[in-house]
Parts: sequence; C-alpha cells; structure tokens
Amino acid sequence: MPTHHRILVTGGAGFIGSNLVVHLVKNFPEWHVIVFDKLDYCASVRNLEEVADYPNFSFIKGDVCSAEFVNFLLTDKKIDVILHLAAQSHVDNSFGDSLEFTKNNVYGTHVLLEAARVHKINRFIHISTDEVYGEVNDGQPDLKEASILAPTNPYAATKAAAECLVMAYYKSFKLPIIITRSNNIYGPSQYPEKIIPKFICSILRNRPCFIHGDGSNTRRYLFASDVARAIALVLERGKIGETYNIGTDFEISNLALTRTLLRHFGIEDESKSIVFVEDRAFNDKRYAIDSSKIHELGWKPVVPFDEGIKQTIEWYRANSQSWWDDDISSALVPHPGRKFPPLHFPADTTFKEAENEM
Ligand SMILES: NC(=O)c1ccc[n+]([C@@H]2O[C@H](COP(=O)([O-])OP(=O)(O)OC[C@H]3O[C@@H](n4cnc5c(N)ncnc54)[C@H](O)[C@@H]3O)[C@@H](O)[C@H]2O)c1
Ligand SMILES: C[C@H]1O[C@H](OP(=O)(O)OP(=O)(O)OC[C@H]2O[C@@H](n3ccc(=O)[nH]c3=O)[C@H](O)[C@@H]2O)[C@H](O)[C@@H](O)C1=O
Repeated sequence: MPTHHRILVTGGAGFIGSNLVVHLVKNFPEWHVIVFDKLDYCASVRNLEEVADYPNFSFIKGDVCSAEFVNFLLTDKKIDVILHLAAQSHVDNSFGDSLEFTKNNVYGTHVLLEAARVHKINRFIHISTDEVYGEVNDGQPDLKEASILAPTNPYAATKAAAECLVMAYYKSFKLPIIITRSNNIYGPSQYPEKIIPKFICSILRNRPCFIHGDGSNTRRYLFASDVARAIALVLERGKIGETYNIGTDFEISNLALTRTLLRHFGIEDESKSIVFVEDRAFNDKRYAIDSSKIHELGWKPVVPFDEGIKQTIEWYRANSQSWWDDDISSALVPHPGRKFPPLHFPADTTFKEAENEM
C-alpha cells in the first residue's frame, strides 16, 4: 500500500463507518479520510465530531447513486482508495420498500465500481455481511469465505448482488477489490432500530422489548471498535481479490440477550418488559462464520461482550435523547417490516404500450 493516500469512506457518518473513520483519522495521520454520506435517518454528524478538526479529515454530503457527483469527486479529490459502507442496512425495512435497498445497495455500488474502474483506484474495499450466506443450522460448521451465498431476505440479497458486481469488476477489469463479511456489530451510536440499541432505548423509556417470534434466533456480536481495527488491517494487509470474514464466537439468543439487558437495569419482572410479536417474514435462525483467515492476517476481537455491552448501555443512557435529528420513538415499534407496500412499479412503466402489444 502507498504510504500516503486519500481514502473515500462512503457511509462514513453511519454506525460502523464513523467508528472506522475515527480509527483511521486518529491512527493514520498520513492518510486523508474523506467521508461521503447522504446523511440518511440513521446517520449523525455527531458520530464524526471528535475528528471534525483533524487536518486529515473532511466530509462531503452526497449520494453514491449520483454518478456525476461520484465521478466529479474522484477527479477533484484525487481519491485512490474507496472504503464502501454506504447502504440501507436494516433487515426489517427491507421487507417493506425493498426497491430502496436495490437502488442504494446494488445500483449505488455499481456507480462506485464504474467510477473506480475509470479512475484506476488503488483499492476498493467492499464492506459486506455474513447475511449473504443465509442461515446456518445448529451443529453445522462455521462457514468459510468460499461457502455458497444463499441470502433469505431482500437486504441480504442486495448485499450478495453487490458482492457479485464487485467480484465481476475484479475478474473483468482487474479492479483491486477486497470484500469483508461481518457478523452483527454493536456499540455506541448504532441507530436504535437494531435489537441492542433498540431494546436499551426501550428500557430507558419504560417501553416493552418486542421480540420477534419466540426469541430463539441467535446472533453473534462484535464490538464496533473491533470491526474498525479489522477493516483497517484489511486495507493495510489484505490480499487483492480476497474475501475476509470478520466475526466472533460469542453467540446469544434474542431472548437471552433481552434478559441480559434487563438485568443490567435491575429489572427482574420481565412480564411487563418483554412482548412477543409476530416474526419477520423470514428470520434467519443464526449465522456462524469462520474468521480464521483474518486471524492469520493478525486480527482478533479484544472487547468481550460483557465489557462492550456495559460501555454501550452507559453511552445510550447519556446520549440517546439527542443524538439523531429526528426523535427515535418511531424506531421503537414492534415491527416496521410487515407493512408490505402494495405492488408498485417505478413511474416509468408504461402499461398502455404493453396493452397495445398484447
Ligand atoms: N450493522 C451491522 O451489524 C453490519 C454487519 C455487517 C455488515 N454491515 C454493513 O456495514 C455497512 C454499514 O452498516 P451500518 O450498520 O453502519 O449502517 P448504518 O445504517 O448505520 O449506516 C449506513 C450509512 O450509509 C449512508 N448511506 C446510505 N445510503 C447512501 C447513499 N445512497 N449515498 C450515501 N450514503 C448513503 C447512511 O446515511 C448511513 O450514514 C453496510 O454496508 C452494512 O451492510 C453492517
Ligand atoms: C450482520 C447483520 O446484522 C444486523 O442484522 P440483524 O437482522 O441480525 O440485526 P437486528 O438487530 O435487526 O436483528 C437481530 C435479531 O433480533 C430480532 N429483533 C430485532 C429487533 C426487534 O425489535 N425485535 C427482535 O426480536 C431479529 O428478528 C433478529 O433475529 C444488521 O442490521 C445488518 O446490517 C447485518 O448485516
């Protein structure tokens, strides 16, 4: 890797992106980090406040789907590395307006790949998810990077589709890409639609924790600062064309997680704090990824869950009222994902012509 470069971090005002940006700006002063983010509902410029005055940091508001803007940006800012995190990231929302996920996660990635190809970018690091593997049965070995992709929900399908484009640009145009796939990430400043921040904020507001189905689904959780270190290491030492799982072995069911959170607040009687609601349209039982490849690169998680969850709870106690521009109450609902929209087509579909052809 060249010692001096200019890194574009798409989605850098979001949860994982901002943790990564803070890590890069503070630990790699010779790298100039430029955040490119449209500031969606889940983003917050407060996520970047601690590095706002650093000489090697800048922020540009914009949409990765705007090809002209992306092209201008790569030329004007002389970008030579792209860390691509910008995406619609919430599974529940993807059962609703799933076309929004294809637009941002697939088309947006494609725009960046085209710009990267033309501008001969030095590295394109694509941040993907363990959800592309689909669910892993109990007792099945943890999945390695060469496992087949079998996404089960629209969010995961768009992430798999984006990966296929990334790999095609590597094969067809020799674009220097690397892909990472992480398990669930948690920590301060995650928008409270994801289970951990959502349930912490619900408990803080004396609202129930709405558990999908029977709560037996499990997830593995990695602390935000650990994934930031992993992605930085992949940027420094990752092999072009390779994919790296980034995960932990710590696994917990949704019900056990909820009880752990209630205990941190000294709540013994769960009858008023837990409400079981209808499950997701499809809810992967569990994910389980084998991270030995990135261990060989020199990374291991260092924040144990007990420590990470304490830090996370304290952060939400202090900040969750005012961190995002809009009030978060709208996120603390049982299930935004089951309001399936009526069948709709993009405005440019012309039925009249089709009728004449029938
Ligand atoms: N959260 C997790 O547990 C997890 C796990 C594995 C992978 N990922 C992936 O990591 C990335 C970041 O996830 P996160 O949890 O931090 O998400 P997030 O929702 O907190 O942040 C996403 C960011 O992307 C921005 N964005 C979305 N669409 C954009 C567009 N068209 N143009 C510019 N900016 C846009 C948003 O404004 C936001 O700041 C995503 O690609 C996600 O798929 C997340
Ligand atoms: C790797 C991916 O992690 C995240 O996706 P996931 O769907 O696993 O995270 P959630 O926090 O949305 O859900 C986890 C788990 O909890 C259940 N749940 C959630 C919210 C709620 O109010 N009640 C619940 O019971 C849900 O059904 C799940 O089983 C991340 O969002 C994604 O970007 C990833 O890539």
